[in-house]
Amino acid sequence: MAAAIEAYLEKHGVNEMVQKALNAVVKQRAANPAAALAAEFTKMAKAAKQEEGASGDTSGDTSGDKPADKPADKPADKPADKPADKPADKPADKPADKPADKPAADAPVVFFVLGGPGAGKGTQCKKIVEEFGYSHLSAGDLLRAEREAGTDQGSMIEEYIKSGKIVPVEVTIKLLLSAIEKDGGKRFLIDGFPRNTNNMSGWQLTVGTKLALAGVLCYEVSEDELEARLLKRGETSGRADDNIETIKKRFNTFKMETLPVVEYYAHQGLCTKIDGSKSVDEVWAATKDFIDSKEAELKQK
Ligand SMILES: Nc1ncnc2c1ncn2[C@@H]1O[C@H](COP(=O)(O)OP(=O)(O)OP(=O)(O)O)[C@@H](O)[C@H]1O
Ligand SMILES: O=c1ccn([C@@H]2O[C@H](COP(=O)(O)O)[C@@H](O)[C@H]2O)c(=O)[nH]1
Repeated sequence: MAAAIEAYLEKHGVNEMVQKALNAVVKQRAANPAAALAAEFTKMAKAAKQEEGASGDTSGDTSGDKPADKPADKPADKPADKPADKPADKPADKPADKPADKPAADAPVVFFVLGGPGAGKGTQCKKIVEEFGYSHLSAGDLLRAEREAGTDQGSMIEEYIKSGKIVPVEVTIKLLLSAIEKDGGKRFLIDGFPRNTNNMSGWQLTVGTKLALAGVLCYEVSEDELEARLLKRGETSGRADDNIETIKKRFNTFKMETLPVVEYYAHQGLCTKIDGSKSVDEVWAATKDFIDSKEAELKQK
């Protein structure tokens, strides 16, 4: 099935694939958008397989030297989604110079860390940093720091954060890339990004193969538990979004925009889902296993 999805991506590009699936899910008014999206991806992969059989096209064959997670080459000609009513959420900056097929062996390695608001991403990243010495970049922290600059961009970021919406991708990517460059490390945890398909395509266009995506961690926790954690955190965090009104909006954004990204990576075989509702230590045991196995894989390359 992965080969069929890759064949589909090869022909249509990631934006079109995700957008088509999202449109179908919205039309269905699905009660469980993530499950409906997964079903759509499966349907598309089957159709691609049939198409491939009919045309004798072998582009879906992953046995060659192309990586299974190779993102679409086709640039996103329009943003896949438009979460904000305000500034245009267009892909960031300039595309990477003519992308190579895959990252160089010594390219810095990136892990995306996803999960609902309050799922424990920051808590677990801190532990990975302590144990493995990775560099941790929280997209939310970078945006909050930028907001403090007191510029026009700062007030725009504040509005997005307060309303639980996703800041235009070019802003976030610029902050992430400048932090990566400044850090100069070889292993990065990118916490809370990509949050929607537009973030994904913006990253793809900008980063290309300069960095190697080694995996995606996703912490799964029920909304009731998340809400309790965030309200508790809100007693001391001083965060503008740890209040019940914004929390509900953040949940909605997560379900409608971020879960499709998680499902996309899951279909690419890149995403490891971890039960984040257990104790911090239990979640850490699963997280550590994940990083240990990725490190073993990376050593063999
Ligand atoms: N496994 C856990 N069990 C109980 N509480 C937890 C667990 N992991 C984290 N917490 C607590 O839940 C709150 C949210 O955790 P954390 O800040 O790590 O989440 P996050 O996913 O980074 O959140 P956000 O996306 O909002 O930045 C914190 O107060 C943290 O101490
Ligand atoms: O890639 C990103 C990351 C974050 N945001 C905005 O920031 C808040 C808080 O993010 P946390 O990860 O919970 O710290 C989030 O609700 C978004 O408004 C973003 O736009 N893009």
